[in-house]
Amino acid sequence: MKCSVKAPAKINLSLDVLGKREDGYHEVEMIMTTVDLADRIDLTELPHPQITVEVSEGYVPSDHRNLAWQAGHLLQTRFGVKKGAHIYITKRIPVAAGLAGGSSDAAATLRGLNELWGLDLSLDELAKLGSEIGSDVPFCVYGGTAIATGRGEIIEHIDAPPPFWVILAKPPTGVSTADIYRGLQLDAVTHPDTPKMVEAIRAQDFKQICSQLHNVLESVTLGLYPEVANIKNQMQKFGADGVLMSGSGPTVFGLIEKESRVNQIYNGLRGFCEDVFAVRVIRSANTCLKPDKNGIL
Ligand SMILES: C[C@@](CO)(OP(=O)(O)O)[C@H](O)COP(=O)(O)OP(=O)(O)OC[C@H]1O[C@@H](n2ccc(N)nc2=O)[C@H](O)[C@@H]1O
Ligand SMILES: Nc1ncnc2c1ncn2[C@@H]1O[C@H](COP(=O)(O)OP(=O)(O)O)[C@@H](O)[C@H]1O
Repeated sequence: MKCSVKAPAKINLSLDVLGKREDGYHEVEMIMTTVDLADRIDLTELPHPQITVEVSEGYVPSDHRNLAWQAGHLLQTRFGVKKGAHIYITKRIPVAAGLAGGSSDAAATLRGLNELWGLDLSLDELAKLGSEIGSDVPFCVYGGTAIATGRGEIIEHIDAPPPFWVILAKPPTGVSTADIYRGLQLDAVTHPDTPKMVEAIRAQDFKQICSQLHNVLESVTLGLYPEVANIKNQMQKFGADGVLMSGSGPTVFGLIEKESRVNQIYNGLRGFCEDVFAVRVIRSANTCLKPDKNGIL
């Protein structure tokens, strides 16, 4: 049996850090939404209890460090699954970019293996398991748009924002999420107005969404990597309606209402940045796709 699953990237429309927790993590309040830049996960059932991983990009680990491997191993051990799986990951989401590529691969693997191994777990159960792998995995299990609190694992679904274009631009810099959280000076932070952003999304008010974009981790990353500030400036200069860094960075996203402006901004950024994508917001996580009798998805 085979199954293929899409693993979409996320952006943080708003990211607040409320305090430091005793477990070393930070208490957050984030508004997250999925965009249609996705990795593809191809799962093949194996008759013996082994998890193997292959990745299209050689620099991503294909052993126990891969979050998709961890997802498979977690399901296997927790539910005594006697079968195994080969996980092939076609990477399209830039790595260590603030777009939750690894977390989404883990979430898609949980959804796909749940179906392939006939475990019949609910999305809520998968999200709970996912929180053992990483803070962003529960959100990625559901997809859509949500407020994430706790260390990111408590998910409250909200309306999708109105349709708009999102341009993602990532400089050739890998960022360590732990380093960025560590560099945050909580007493010097200006907090976003999260209820205002939620209200703007509910009212489908694009202008208000753009004016409420705020990420408290941005100043830490911008201080360490001036190239991120440079991309922000360029994105603004080329005419994006709203601009913000996603997660711990270094990817910067621009929100654009008018389709006619997308090409111009995309081409302008491509002039000095290799990783640029023009995408749209998507409304929910993809479920497992089954091949037809000819093996075609
Ligand atoms: C910043 C965010 C925003 O969505 O995304 P990315 O930039 O990674 O995409 C997330 O909070 C990242 O979530 P995730 O990447 O799953 O983090 P984890 O693997 O759980 O943790 C990595 C490290 O980040 C720090 N960490 C993470 C989450 C949190 N609420 N507080 C923290 O202090 C901890 O030092 C932890 O060891
Ligand atoms: N399936 C995976 N895809 C990408 N990176 C992975 C994966 N599994 C583990 N990793 C590791 O996780 C780290 C963070 O990657 P990623 O999830 O892309 O970043 P971010 O959390 O910033 O969105 C990378 O350094 C990478 O080595």
